[in-house]
Amino acid sequence: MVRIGLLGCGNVGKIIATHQDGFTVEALFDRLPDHAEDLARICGAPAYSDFQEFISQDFDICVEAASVLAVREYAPKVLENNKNILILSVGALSDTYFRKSLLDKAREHGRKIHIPSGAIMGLDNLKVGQISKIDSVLLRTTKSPESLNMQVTERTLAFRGKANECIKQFPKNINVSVAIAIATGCDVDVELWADPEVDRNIHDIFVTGEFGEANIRVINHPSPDNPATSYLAALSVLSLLKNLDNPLVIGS
Ligand SMILES: NC(=O)C1=CN([C@@H]2O[C@H](COP(=O)(O)OP(=O)(O)OC[C@H]3O[C@@H](n4cnc5c(N)ncnc54)[C@H](OP(=O)(O)O)[C@@H]3O)[C@@H](O)[C@H]2O)C=CC1
Ligand SMILES: O=C([O-])CC(=O)C(=O)O
Repeated sequence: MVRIGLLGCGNVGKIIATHQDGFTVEALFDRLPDHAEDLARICGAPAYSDFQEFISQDFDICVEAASVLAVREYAPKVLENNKNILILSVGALSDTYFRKSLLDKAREHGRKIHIPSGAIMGLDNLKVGQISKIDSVLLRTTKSPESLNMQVTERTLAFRGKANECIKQFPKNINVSVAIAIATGCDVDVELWADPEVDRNIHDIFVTGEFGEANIRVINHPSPDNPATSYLAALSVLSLLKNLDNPLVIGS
C-alpha cells in the first residue's frame, strides 16, 4: 500500500483525505494549521505545523495540492529528504531553470516527480510531441468570473499569449497549460476567458502535428470547495495514486 504525505490541505487535499483507496495518508501539512487539523480529524493522520517534522515522517510520496509557490519552496526539500513527489501545481515548472534543478535533484536522489493529468484529458498521448513534430497547440479555457476573481457581465478575454506568461498572472487557474507544454515539449498558446454564463471549467485543446489533428473538449464540474479547481483534478490524483503500485501500466 502506498503511503502519502499531504502538502496542502484545502479543497483537493480534503478529497484525497476522504477517498483513501490504494493508499494511506500518513502525515498532513498546510501553512494554515487549522486546515491540516481539520483533515486530521477526517482521516486520522497527524497534522504537522513544522515542514521538516512533516517531511521526516515515514511515507513514500509527498502529494502537493497547495500552490505554485509551495512547489518552489518545498519540492527541492521533498527530494532532498529522499521522497518522491506528485505535483499538482505544475505551473511552478514553467520556470525552466527551476524545472532543470528539480530534475537534477530527483536524479541525484533516485526519486520520481509525478505530474497527474489534472483537469484535462489526453495528456498521455500529447507526449508524442517529444518524438514527432507538433505544429501547434492551443488551449482555450473558459471559467466563471468568480473563479478568475473578475467581475464582468459578458464573455471577456482575460488573457491571450503563451502558457508560461499566463501562469504568472493566473497561478491558480491555468496549471493545465504548463502540463501540456511539458508533455508536448511545445510552446502552448493560451486563451483564458471569463464567462458569466458558465458554471463549469471548460478546456478546449486544439493540436496539429505529424500524427494528424486532435480537438479535445473537457467540460468540468467545479470541485466542492473551490470553483476554480475542477473536480477532475482531484480525481486524477486519486487515480494516479491508486495505480502507482499496479503492475499493469495503462496509457503512454
Ligand atoms: N494541474 C492541474 O490540472 C490543476 C492544478 N490545480 C492546483 O492545485 C492546487 C490545489 O488546489 P485546491 O486544493 O483547489 O486549492 P486550495 O486553495 O483549496 O487549497 C490549497 C491549500 O494549500 C495551502 N497552501 C497554499 N500555499 C501554501 C504554502 N506555500 N505552504 C503550505 N500550504 C499552502 C492553502 O492555504 P491558503 O488557503 O492560505 O492559500 C490551502 O489550504 C492549486 O495550486 C491549484 O491551482 C488545480 C486544478 C487543476
Ligand atoms: O481545474 C481546472 O479546471 C484548471 C485549473 O484550475 C488549473 O489548471 O490550474
